[in-house]
Amino acid sequence: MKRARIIYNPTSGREAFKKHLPEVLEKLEFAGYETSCHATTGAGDATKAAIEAVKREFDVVIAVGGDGTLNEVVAGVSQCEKRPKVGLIPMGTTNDFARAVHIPRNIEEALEIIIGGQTIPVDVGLLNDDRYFINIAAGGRITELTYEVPSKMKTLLGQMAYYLKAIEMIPSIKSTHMNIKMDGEEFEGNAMMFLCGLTNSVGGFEKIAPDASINDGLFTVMILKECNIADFVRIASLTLRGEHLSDERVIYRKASHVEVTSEEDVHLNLDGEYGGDVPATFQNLKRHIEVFVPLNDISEINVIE
Ligand SMILES: Nc1ncnc2c1ncn2[C@@H]1O[C@H](COP(=O)(O)OP(=O)(O)OP(=O)(O)O)[C@@H](O)[C@H]1O
Repeated sequence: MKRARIIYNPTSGREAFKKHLPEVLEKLEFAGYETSCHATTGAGDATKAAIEAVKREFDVVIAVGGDGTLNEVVAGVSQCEKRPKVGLIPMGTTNDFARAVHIPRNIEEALEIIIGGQTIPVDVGLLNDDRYFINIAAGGRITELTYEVPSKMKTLLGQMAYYLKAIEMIPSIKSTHMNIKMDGEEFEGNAMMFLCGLTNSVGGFEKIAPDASINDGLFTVMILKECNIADFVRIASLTLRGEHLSDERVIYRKASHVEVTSEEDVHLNLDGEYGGDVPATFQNLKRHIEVFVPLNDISEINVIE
């Protein structure tokens, strides 16, 4: 019998998952899984629960929550040698990874994908040899906004909370001098931000890295060079339509190994949460974990077969 461990954040998605839990367990059991579940208690708990699930030899670990919960589950699984398959029931605010692989924000439909059994190998990012990410690592003042938005605001306003925070932050945004090595290439200069992405969806902007593949072993690296606030806002609005890449202030590359240094303070955003400071080395762990994805949509997800 296959064994599935559900790791869920009881606070995400306005606590909606709890009332669906009995039905989810019943469906998994009907599909031939022996089940058990763990409600997370706070930051880092989902990672510990995932490591424990690996030790207890679960075949499948199901993350229920937002990108933060998925990040923690992926971090737990990724550091183990024998890695269970990862399922996702998105309950967060932006759900970037779910958007990228077309997992719907509907508990029943997301569960059907796991029961359907189709998985693909997916790249995982490794920061400084000890922290993992599945969507994005980024730095520069504006990228701090995702973890500066209070949870209560997120619950109340959803994604609008991020937009309001961005508007509040815009006048204080400034560039930072950075050195960024991307495989053989180097950028040295003032930048508003950089991002090192694994998927095409960042903060709900689904066209930020239009040709990102989730399993080609490469990051999409985007650097926004120094610019004034008017240009910053203009380029941000181009990003919504995926028209930012031809702007002369945008550098866009693919690389498997990225190193960032700066003499100034640069805080890192790792899948939406604070992830430490620069200096940073990012390594792409090609096809490191197996993730359940929708059978019908596989041709539309940007994957290398
Ligand atoms: N029981 C809990 N109470 C409070 N916080 C928790 C609890 N369990 C986990 N957390 C923390 O909440 C963080 C964010 O949760 P999660 O990603 O599930 O939702 P979200 O922030 O609404 O979604 P998104 O990341 O998509 O915006 C997690 O990284 C984790 O540190």
